[in-house]
Amino acid sequence: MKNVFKSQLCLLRQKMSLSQDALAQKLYVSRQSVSKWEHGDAEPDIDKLISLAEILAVDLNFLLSGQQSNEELIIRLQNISKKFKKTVLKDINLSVYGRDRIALLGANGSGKTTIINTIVGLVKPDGGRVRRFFNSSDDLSVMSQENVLIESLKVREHVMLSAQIQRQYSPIFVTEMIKKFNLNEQAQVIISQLSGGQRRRLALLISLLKPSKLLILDEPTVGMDLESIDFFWHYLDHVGGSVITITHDFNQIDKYFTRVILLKNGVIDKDVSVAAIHANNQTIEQWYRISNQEVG
Ligand SMILES: Nc1ncnc2c1ncn2[C@@H]1O[C@H](COP(=O)(O)OP(=O)(O)OP(=O)(O)O)[C@@H](O)[C@H]1O
Repeated sequence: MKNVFKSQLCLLRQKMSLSQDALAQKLYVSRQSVSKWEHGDAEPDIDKLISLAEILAVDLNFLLSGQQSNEELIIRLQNISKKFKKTVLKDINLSVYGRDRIALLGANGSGKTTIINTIVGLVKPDGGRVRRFFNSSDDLSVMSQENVLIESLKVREHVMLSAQIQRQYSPIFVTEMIKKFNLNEQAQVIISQLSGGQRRRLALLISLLKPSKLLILDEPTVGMDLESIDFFWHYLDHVGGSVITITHDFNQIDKYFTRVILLKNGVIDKDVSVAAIHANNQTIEQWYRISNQEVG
């Protein structure tokens, strides 16, 4: 809890373009106190926590845990069907809640990207209903498989531009994110000159600039080196909201996800909590290999 609080505080403060000094003045405490909270060396008392939540315009639970309410329904897919040349989705029913960390699994061509595109609104289903309980322009972040980067911009220029579009203006926050995503040395490099892994890190950084109720990632870590992969999943663990990811990064699902969904023959064949799989003494990879071989 403490670890999440210190990073939340730092992130939210920077997003509001507040220096430690400015925040300290608003709270009638010393700058050193704020610095200690952000380093995890001390914690504010409850009165200061409540004031902090007010100043940072978030609810207390989000400030402390980085988590939205578990029970908040984010999206519901009801009886979704979709046919291209052949039927891809037959009858998809899926509800996603506030803190779900969902790994969407299935063989190549099983329809994972089609489900995601249906959620985002890029694919119109032939049948069924999509009910979104969030504001698509403010509460949804997507990082698709294709890179949608502007090749002629420099890294920092692109991040600043995206931050402005997403109304996260703070230059301090932008600098911090570029550092965190290990792109400091490339800040002034033109995007067309980046390596595949660097482009991936940049695309992820951009999709994480604003807090969202639903974050959608399609194979986010493909082409990244191991260090970046570890950093990314760890970082994502501290981000609020629900996440749906297409990934076959099984070790990371074991560590950071709450729910796995297996798509087979156009339907959701399995929708299971990671905890239940672990309670059955299986890793996600073992579970997936067995489940994916079963006749659907
Ligand atoms: N726009 C489209 N037009 C025609 N066919 C499509 C379209 N989008 C997807 N398909 C087909 O639908 C099927 C499912 O594709 P989809 O990309 O959703 O699968 P996937 O599970 O994400 O696959 P992969 O793991 O290979 O990325 C495939 O047979 C694909 O060729």
